[in-house]
Amino acid sequence: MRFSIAHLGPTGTHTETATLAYTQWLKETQGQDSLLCPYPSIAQTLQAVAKQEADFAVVPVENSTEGSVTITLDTLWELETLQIQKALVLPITHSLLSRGTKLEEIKTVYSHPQALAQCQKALQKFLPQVQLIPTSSTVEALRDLNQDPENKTVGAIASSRASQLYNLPILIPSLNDYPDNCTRFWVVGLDAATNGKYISLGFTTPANQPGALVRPLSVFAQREINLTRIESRPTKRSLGEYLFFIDIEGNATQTDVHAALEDLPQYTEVLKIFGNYDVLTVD
Ligand SMILES: O=C(O)C(=O)Cc1ccccc1
Repeated sequence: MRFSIAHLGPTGTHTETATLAYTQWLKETQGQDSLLCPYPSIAQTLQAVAKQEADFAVVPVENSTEGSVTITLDTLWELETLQIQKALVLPITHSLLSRGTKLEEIKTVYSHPQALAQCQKALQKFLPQVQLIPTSSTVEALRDLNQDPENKTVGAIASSRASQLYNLPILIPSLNDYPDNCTRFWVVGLDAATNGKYISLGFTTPANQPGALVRPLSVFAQREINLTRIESRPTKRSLGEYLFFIDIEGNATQTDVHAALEDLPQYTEVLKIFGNYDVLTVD
């Protein structure tokens, strides 16, 4: 049976590129076939898994230039049942696509907010006067370019793969501010992943008082368990109240990691373990 895998669409997004890398890995390592299912938003791809419309979703989580994709963290926290199966790390190159041939002609540039943010210095340098318009994905940004082929004043930031798929010229091939720009994606499903080297979890603390955060963190520090990431998000209940997402290195079958996870609930209010998974790095 084929796996159905939800991702941010339409076809040609960076998330679809990550999904294709995952489906290739599934085919090579498990002989597993997959079907890609594009959705209009990141939240909807995650909801598709929660509603069992799709077996998995691939979602961007964090970028090396711009940081967290907050909608992914917030939706994962809200939907009770989702589990991380794997992380994928991909290099991301952004190009400026346009039918215009001169930078001076460009008046408007469309793209996903993550892409606009990852290119902000370059946009300031090469296109300081343009109007920047956020879209739901880098491929949605191509809509204007396609609707009016005569219009040479619009540009979009998207991948070189999107340029090929939609037959749109590249005006600037590598627009990202940092050459090593990369994004971490999560593959999310309903089964708990248990046999990887990383654990992601989220928690709220019982009270806003001195030591409220240090206590849950020291559960890991005392046992020399490495924390690879920490991120806070507002609980949305009241200003100044946060939830914390952390990633640690280890497997829950290791005695020290097991003991740390046993200790943790004493120092947290709500605790969610999102999975114990591996990372696939894609070139
Ligand atoms: O819009 C896309 O192509 C996406 O997949 C979202 C995104 C945007 C920029 C970097 C990584 C993912």
